Amino acid sequence: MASTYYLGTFIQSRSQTNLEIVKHGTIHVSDGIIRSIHRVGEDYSESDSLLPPSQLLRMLGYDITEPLTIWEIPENHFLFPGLIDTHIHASQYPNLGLFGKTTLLEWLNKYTYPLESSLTDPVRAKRVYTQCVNRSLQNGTTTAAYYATQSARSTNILTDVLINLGQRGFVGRCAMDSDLQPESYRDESPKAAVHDTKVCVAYCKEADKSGRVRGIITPRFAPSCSRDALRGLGRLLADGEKDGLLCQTHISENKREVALVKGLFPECSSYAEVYDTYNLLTPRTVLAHGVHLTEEEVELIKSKGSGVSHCPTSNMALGSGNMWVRRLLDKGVKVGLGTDVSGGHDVNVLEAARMACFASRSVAEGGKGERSKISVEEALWLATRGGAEVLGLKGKVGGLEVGMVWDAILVGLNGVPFNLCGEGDVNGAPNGIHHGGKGAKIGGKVDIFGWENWEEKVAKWLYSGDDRNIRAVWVGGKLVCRKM
Ligand SMILES: Nc1nc2[nH]cnc2c(=O)[nH]1
Ligand SMILES: [Zn+2]
Repeated sequence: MASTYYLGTFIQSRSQTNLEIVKHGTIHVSDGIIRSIHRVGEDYSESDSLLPPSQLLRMLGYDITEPLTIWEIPENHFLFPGLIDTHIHASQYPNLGLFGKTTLLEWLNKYTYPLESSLTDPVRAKRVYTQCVNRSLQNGTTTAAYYATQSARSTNILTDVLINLGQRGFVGRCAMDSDLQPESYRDESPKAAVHDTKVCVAYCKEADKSGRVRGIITPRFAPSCSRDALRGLGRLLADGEKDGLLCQTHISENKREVALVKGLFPECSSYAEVYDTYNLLTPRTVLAHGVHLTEEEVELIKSKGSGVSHCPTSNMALGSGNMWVRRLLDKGVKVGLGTDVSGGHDVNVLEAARMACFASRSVAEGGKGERSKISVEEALWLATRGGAEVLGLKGKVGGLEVGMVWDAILVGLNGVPFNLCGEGDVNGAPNGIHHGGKGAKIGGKVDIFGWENWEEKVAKWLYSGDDRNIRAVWVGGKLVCRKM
């Protein structure tokens, strides 16, 4: 069994508020699974960590006569669990940044439906999906819950792309049969809406026997579905319980949308109750946005065990409002982060994480109080462990623990050389002597001067990091993206 050993710094969320920083550690991975982890202080000493890698591994009891690969993590670099995007529309990727001054309902009609419907062209679909998934991987996303389009053929192309590029993911065909949808872009009947959903879920199951890429039931949102379609999709979700089949949809993103749902489903007392009526609120359901949920709806969602995908980048771009995340977390509702491309303008989950911090500050200052603020530790927990819970992958991905899958990223920060000032060194070293060589020059905007502690380095990464800081990405133990 081929083994890989990672030696150096690793960081992960241990709990919502506790970020574990292990300056010297070793992680042993084989067959894509984390087999053991050692930490300086627990299993060996600081001075042992200076031993040559093979000697250190032997000291820790590993049989290093077997075939093995060793990754030594350089200075100012660290391993981190892969980021998890709980809500992204691959089909909208070309529209990043294109939303003008529109809000949700106008944006859907003006920008979104025309682009999505154009992906019935398979060549165009493959090009768009490949670019989107590639960018997502380059930004360190190892798992993503995708919406494709209404077309089953186009949706299955996204499945193929995910399988080929190696990301873990869920692929949803947008079920949308309501006559509120444009005539040229909707399912022709409730029956077709359910049938085509079934076809896409089955396609994933057949195409990827490993289960890394899975289908997901996707009623686009209540206004785009008839009652019969919602009922049929609810049945499909119940039938899929034994396979752990998930469902994703949008909820209470925008005030006009909430009013629309009230008018369309007057028999239901709330938006969440619409989904509950059709058995779509389950522990396997991912609800995107939830900006305008009432107390009763939060209670209902909690009681059904559904999760919420918080999409602050999108909420800001489309002027949907700021979600009160703390209320959900305090109630014990599962919460993860979504980029909601292209409502959100960036495929980077780190952008969603920092926006979650900023949005929470607005919520706090808007009257909900200091406790509403989301910390760096919490934002990174939402981006990893929180997302894993929402997508039913708790204990499998989102952390670095024995038995978990090796879905991880290598983050590199830029060490600022000492001799940048031209005329001698700021620290008094003579001209021409380069002391900064140990910190590899990797580009990006996160400049490390050397006096920062690790908590500060992580905060600088969260607030200024981008794809240039993602040096390598592994999914299921496989290196799927490498920039070093
Ligand atoms: N943000 C967002 N909200 C939606 N509600 C229904 N469809 C969509 C969509 O594509 N994006
Ligand atoms: Zn969305």
